[in-house]
Amino acid sequence: MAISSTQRLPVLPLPFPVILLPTARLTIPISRELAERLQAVLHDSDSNQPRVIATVPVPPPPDPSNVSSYPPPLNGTGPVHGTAARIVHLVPVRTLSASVSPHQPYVLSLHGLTRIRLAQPLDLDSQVADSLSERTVHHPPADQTPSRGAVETFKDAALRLLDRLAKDSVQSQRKDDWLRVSVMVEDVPDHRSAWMADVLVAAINCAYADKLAFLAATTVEDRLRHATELFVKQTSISEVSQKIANAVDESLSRQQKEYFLRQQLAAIQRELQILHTTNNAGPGVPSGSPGLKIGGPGNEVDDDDQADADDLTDLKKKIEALEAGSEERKLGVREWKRLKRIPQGSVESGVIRTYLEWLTSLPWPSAALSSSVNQEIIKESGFLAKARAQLDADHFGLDQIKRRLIEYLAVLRLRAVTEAASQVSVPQQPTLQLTAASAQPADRNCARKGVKGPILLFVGPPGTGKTSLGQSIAKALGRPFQRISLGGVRDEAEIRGHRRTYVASGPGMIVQALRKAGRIDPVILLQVHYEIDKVGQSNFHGDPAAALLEVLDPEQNHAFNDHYINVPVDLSRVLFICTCNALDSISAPLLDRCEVVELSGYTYDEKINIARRYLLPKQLRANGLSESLLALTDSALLRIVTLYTREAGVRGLERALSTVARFKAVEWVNHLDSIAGTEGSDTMPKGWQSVIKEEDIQRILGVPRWDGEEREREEKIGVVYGLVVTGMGEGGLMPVESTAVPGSGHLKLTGSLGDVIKESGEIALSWVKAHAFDLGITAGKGIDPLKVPDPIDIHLHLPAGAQKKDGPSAGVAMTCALVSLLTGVMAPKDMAMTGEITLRGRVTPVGGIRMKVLGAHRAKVQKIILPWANKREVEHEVALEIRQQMQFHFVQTIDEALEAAFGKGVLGWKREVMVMESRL
Ligand SMILES: Nc1ncnc2c1ncn2[C@@H]1O[C@H](COP(=O)(O)OP(=O)(O)OP(=O)(O)O)[C@@H](O)[C@H]1O
Repeated sequence: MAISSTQRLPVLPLPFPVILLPTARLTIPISRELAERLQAVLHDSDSNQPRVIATVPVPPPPDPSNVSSYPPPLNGTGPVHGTAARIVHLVPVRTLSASVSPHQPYVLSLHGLTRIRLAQPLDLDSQVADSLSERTVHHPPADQTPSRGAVETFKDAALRLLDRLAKDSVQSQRKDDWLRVSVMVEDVPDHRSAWMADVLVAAINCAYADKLAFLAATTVEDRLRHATELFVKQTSISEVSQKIANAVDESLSRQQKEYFLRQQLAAIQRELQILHTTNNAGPGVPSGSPGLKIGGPGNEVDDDDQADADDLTDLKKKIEALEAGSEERKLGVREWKRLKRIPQGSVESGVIRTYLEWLTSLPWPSAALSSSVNQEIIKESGFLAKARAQLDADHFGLDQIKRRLIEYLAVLRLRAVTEAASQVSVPQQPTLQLTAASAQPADRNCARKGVKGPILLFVGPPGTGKTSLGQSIAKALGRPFQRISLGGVRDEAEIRGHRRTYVASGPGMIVQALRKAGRIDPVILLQVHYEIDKVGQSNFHGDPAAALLEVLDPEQNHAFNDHYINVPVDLSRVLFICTCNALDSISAPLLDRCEVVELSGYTYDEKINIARRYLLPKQLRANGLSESLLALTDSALLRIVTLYTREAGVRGLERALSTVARFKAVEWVNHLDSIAGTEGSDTMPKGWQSVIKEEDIQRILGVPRWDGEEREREEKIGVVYGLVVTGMGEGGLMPVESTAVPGSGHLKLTGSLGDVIKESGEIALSWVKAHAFDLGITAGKGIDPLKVPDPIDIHLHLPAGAQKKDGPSAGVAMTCALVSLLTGVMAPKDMAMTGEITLRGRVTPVGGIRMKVLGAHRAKVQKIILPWANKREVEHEVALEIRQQMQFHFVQTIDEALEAAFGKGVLGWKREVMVMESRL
């Protein structure tokens, strides 16, 4: 049977929504008045006993619009259920903060003990007055053990709720707390389960009304049932809200997410932009006003900004000006968009801008090109005559070459005319009607077809006018002229450009030249120097020679691929002219694509003419003199040409003339100063020597460089002079020296000789050995002149030892040197020779005859021995005046060469042998 007890306790009404459940703790702020009454209560009570009061929650008056929000007080008048509570603290609030009300300066802390029931319902109207008035309260009977079923149902509901709460907890500490409580619930004995229900209900968040109803449940069964209902309800609320959260999450569709992300991205970009413009603009410029010009003209920071903005606008315009639908435009637009996305001032932005500047400043083919100026010039009726006049105006002599160039230009003109005709006829063919969209590429192809032609290759020694001929052609065609020197090019990228991934990348030489020219059809002169082909073969940086081939090949160059530009560049309209000093510097595939035009060098006469008509006037202009102030006699010019310069071209001559002009300029200035103020100083002053004579030259140019070279040439046993063409394409003399040393019949060859020239030496020696008796070297047939009478070695040397030499043309000279050595007969020092020999004693033709003859002439050689087969070349290519000044011996056999070299009958020839041989 339940035990109930009655007691008188001070009753503290708790205003809505405060409620204190048994086992729970409550801390609330209270008024000073209430605090004082509580202190009075505490004062009255037995100090050994904890002071207990009754707390009664007072629900708000029911809302007429929501009648179900709170259950009405059980007895229909006022609240009767409450909790007996121990006063834990009653303290004044010491620190005043915003959360502390001045009307409630005390804090009361209570610990809920047991349920109570008021004997009389609390009168709600007089509750303030009744505060802490003592009333009779009933304690419900002590806890009994509830039924097993009720306990299990309670535990199930409690565990489910705790599990849910643990799952929903974000903080791991809280999660752990809930799990620990679960363990306690599992372990709690049945008779303590009602107490556990109090603990749990006090701990969870649930509605005020539910807590009130739970407080009113006095029996244990009732409490468990109420708690179970409450837990189930809370669990389902939690589950439902979780489900809703998930559902909301899912319902945030991909587009919405994308939308949000885009919004965020845009916001980030805006922020970055503002940040950047703030940084760039400096403190004086409001952020968010990029490029806005404020302040006067002295505001350099803004000027820069403005210039930058203008540059960008220019760039954009240039991109827009690129032909619609073209590759270059597509790439330009793509890069422009990238540029806009990247923050300005970044490295990447600079790289893209540089690229776009290159891309837009290159000349690209357009449909309008077919009517461009050059096409018109070449189609004009007097074009060839004008071109000829241009070539004549710029160059002296070179008749054959000019004729060849005129032929070349005539072919170009014919092609241009034919091309124009075929283009006109295109629209008349119904099958070729094109839409506007596809017209562009077709036009480009069409324009490309007509301009293919052979590539001119000017070969000749330095200073012979190769470059200036190219310039004249460009002038005649009315096209810009560009020169590219390929000397020292080791890397393909120099021709083809570096990829943009490479630091400090840029386009190659060809694209650079095209940009400088500003048109797609310039004349480009490629100077292929001697070194290039030696190193131009494949190396680890790619093959420059292969890139060059692609540039020059008409089949490929309409879509030349520059690694930097990365859009096919049309080079098919470019007129390429190559120049080199010697043909052996050109690789075979390149040579195959070229049409060779040889410039071999000038005679003294030609040089004097060039000097008088072209070089001197040029130097006078360059040095601020006039013709009336400086003139050179023919003999003075000849002296310069012969003693101060010894070259195939005229570059050294031009330099010498420039020295003369400068010398005279100084004299002229001094002269003017000396007669300053005297009459006639503005016209030709008295006493001025304008003409430079032969004897003045040494005073101006110093000691002649080449004077005495002839005197140094020796007439010596075992020495003859051969003719060579140097790597620079110049002809000249080369001594072939031989000497006999004690030895065992060997031949020693020195002077950086190649295999072919070494073989020539061996052939020469074999021939001499074989004919030693006939030549009177040995006393009988079959005797080795290197063993009898004394064993000797022969040393053959070709100075200068550091220069590489090769080729078969020294055969005749080597034979003559050996014959001279072994017979003791000397060859005259004003004689030079060239020619390849065979073992049977034939003399076969060699190359570079004109250059060799001119070189010999410059070296003041009087007699020259040449292969018979080269006779026609000499007659056609060597100027008559030179031929008249020299004595030519054209030989078919070595015998004839020896006779020409040493004189008829000088050697001990056996006539019969010669007759026999000539029959061979
Ligand atoms: N026949 C000529 N008439 C007038 N001037 C000439 C003639 N030949 C050469 N020149 C002048 O000689 C100078 C050098 O000529 P250019 O530069 O064309 O030589 P190059 O053959 O190209 O030499 P390199 O092989 O070294 O490049 C130029 O001033 C050129 O005008």
